[in-house]
Amino acid sequence: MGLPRFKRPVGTSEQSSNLYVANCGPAVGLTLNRIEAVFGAYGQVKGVHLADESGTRVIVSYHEEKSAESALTALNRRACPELGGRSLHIQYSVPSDCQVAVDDSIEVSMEASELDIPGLYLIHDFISVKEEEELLAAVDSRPWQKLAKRRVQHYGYEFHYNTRNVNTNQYLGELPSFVSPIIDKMSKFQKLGYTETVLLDQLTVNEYPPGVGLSPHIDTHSAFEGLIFSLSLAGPCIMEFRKYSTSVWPTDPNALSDEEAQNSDKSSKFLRRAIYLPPRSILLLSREARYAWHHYIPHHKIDVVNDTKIRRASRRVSFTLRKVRKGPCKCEFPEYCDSQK
Ligand SMILES: O=C(O)CCC(=O)C(=O)O
Ligand SMILES: [Fe+2]
Repeated sequence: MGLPRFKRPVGTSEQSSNLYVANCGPAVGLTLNRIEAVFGAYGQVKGVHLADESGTRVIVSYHEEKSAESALTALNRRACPELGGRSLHIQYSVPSDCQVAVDDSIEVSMEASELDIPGLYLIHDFISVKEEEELLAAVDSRPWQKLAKRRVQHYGYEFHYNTRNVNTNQYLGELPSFVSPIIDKMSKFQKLGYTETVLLDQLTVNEYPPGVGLSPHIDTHSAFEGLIFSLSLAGPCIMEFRKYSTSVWPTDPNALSDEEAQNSDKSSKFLRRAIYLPPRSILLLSREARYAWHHYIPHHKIDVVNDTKIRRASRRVSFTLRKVRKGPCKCEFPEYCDSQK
């Protein structure tokens, strides 16, 4: 169950540091990270989250009221080139006095094949308990970078969260030798019919405390090639996949009237699937799973997996292995592709 912390104000609203932004969100092709980067130009953003399940309305929270005011003045009802030319409908938002329970329960599969998402693979027990301990010891002996809610390490290339991209001119060097046991086992994917060989050159290590997840996102197409591996260590979580219908993305981004923008959740739909990721399993996102589906780790302390409550461990550590892209993405999913917009 999720509890929205802010709501859309009714009538004229008081100034606040939180903005309710309509005609904006993953259902219209704008990831939360991209929205954060644009709103970040007006002050330090505390967070961006979905205002409701429509995927077309978000709450942007600033640390300071004056940042919200500057963003509202600059961006409200003006075509915003950094957001695909969309015209946003912005109001101040107010904290929700009643805690509205949103039912976000979803059936959780143990096997990737049950999700029916082309290009999604999960291998259980990809590494041994001993290898898991060694990988954790290796990253714990290296410096962590603190983000607001979790810690990260980057190897090969640094991933920049403000732009959701890497700087290809800033190569940090080869991946550390502790990843070799993972790379050596990549042939296990060949048994799944995956014959492509990949030279992975970027690793992001994430450490999530209990209750911390990751907002829905598609890894930027122009940043990384088509295979994204994620190895889970230390604790489990569920990962949700969402495919937003592109039929609600207007060809003319400014074509939505006020009423349509307010009501667009009625026409906006997304497919939802979820998978359980146990420690030592590895997930591969490729093809449609990598390019067209958002992936999301709910901010849960307890996941409900087919009527069983599974508590998140004291931490989950993931190794995300990718290959940095050096030219534009030419995928078959242009509607989700930043290189082809
Ligand atoms: O923690 C994970 O398994 C996924 C991480 C992820 O999606 C990312 O870093 O883009
Ligand atoms: Fe990701």
